[in-house]
Amino acid sequence: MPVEISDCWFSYRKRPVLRGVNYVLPEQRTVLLGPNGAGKSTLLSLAASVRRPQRGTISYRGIESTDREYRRRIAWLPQQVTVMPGLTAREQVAYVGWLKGMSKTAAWAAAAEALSRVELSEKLGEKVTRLSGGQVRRVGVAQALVHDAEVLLLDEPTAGMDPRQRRVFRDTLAALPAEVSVLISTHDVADLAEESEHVTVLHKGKIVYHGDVEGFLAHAPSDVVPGRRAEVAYSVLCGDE
Ligand SMILES: Nc1ncnc2c1ncn2[C@@H]1O[C@H](COP(=O)(O)OP(=O)(O)OP(=O)(O)O)[C@@H](O)[C@H]1O
Repeated sequence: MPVEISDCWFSYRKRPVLRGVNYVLPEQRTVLLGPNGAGKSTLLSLAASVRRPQRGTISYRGIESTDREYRRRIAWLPQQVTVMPGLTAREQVAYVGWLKGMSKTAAWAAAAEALSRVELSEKLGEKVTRLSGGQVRRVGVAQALVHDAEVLLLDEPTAGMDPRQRRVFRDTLAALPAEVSVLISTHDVADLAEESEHVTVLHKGKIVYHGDVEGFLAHAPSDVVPGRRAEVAYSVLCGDE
């Protein structure tokens, strides 16, 4: 059983954001859709064990999210990647690998490899504070790849990336071992919904759809042209937000 979220509630200053979410993240790729403020980043941060639910439980293959081992199996790309002043791209990625339990030597080698997968080999020795927004995003993706996690939780991974880098990112995902589960939060409804196996839609703190891509697209009326089905299906599920 992959990541399992059971009856999770989360509020910021008593304002509920997640309201009794029950969710089992399937294997392969899933896109997480939802309007601004739906609670996607909050849900990902809970699944990454960065935040704790006020009620409910989260586990991965029977390992509770409060367990250190849980964090080693899961990788998270936050919506905002923190740049660590003074560190080079390779040092920052290696540091994350080390935090996830790799030896210093293994993390150092894996950091170079992860940065080459996001086409940043020529920036290994560059200070992260000198990188562009899109390059920092790619450093974040490298951080998520560095320790060969079994589950990748990616919060708007392609935001700020140019079209070529979006393609590289998709190729990188496609090349992951089949047993790795990936959950990708995105607003690119038309793009990713048709390139993943599963779709989850979160609206006002509740999951309003979870299933395969065909089932998601079936929410659009049958006379909608194929190129617009994803967009229309999304509007049907979330209103015009
Ligand atoms: N640190 C915080 N303190 C208080 N409220 C917060 C905090 N983070 C998020 N919120 C609120 O919680 C709600 C859900 O936010 P969240 O970032 O999880 O949504 P989202 O679906 O990821 O949105 P977006 O698509 O805009 O990134 C929003 O109303 C937001 O204002």
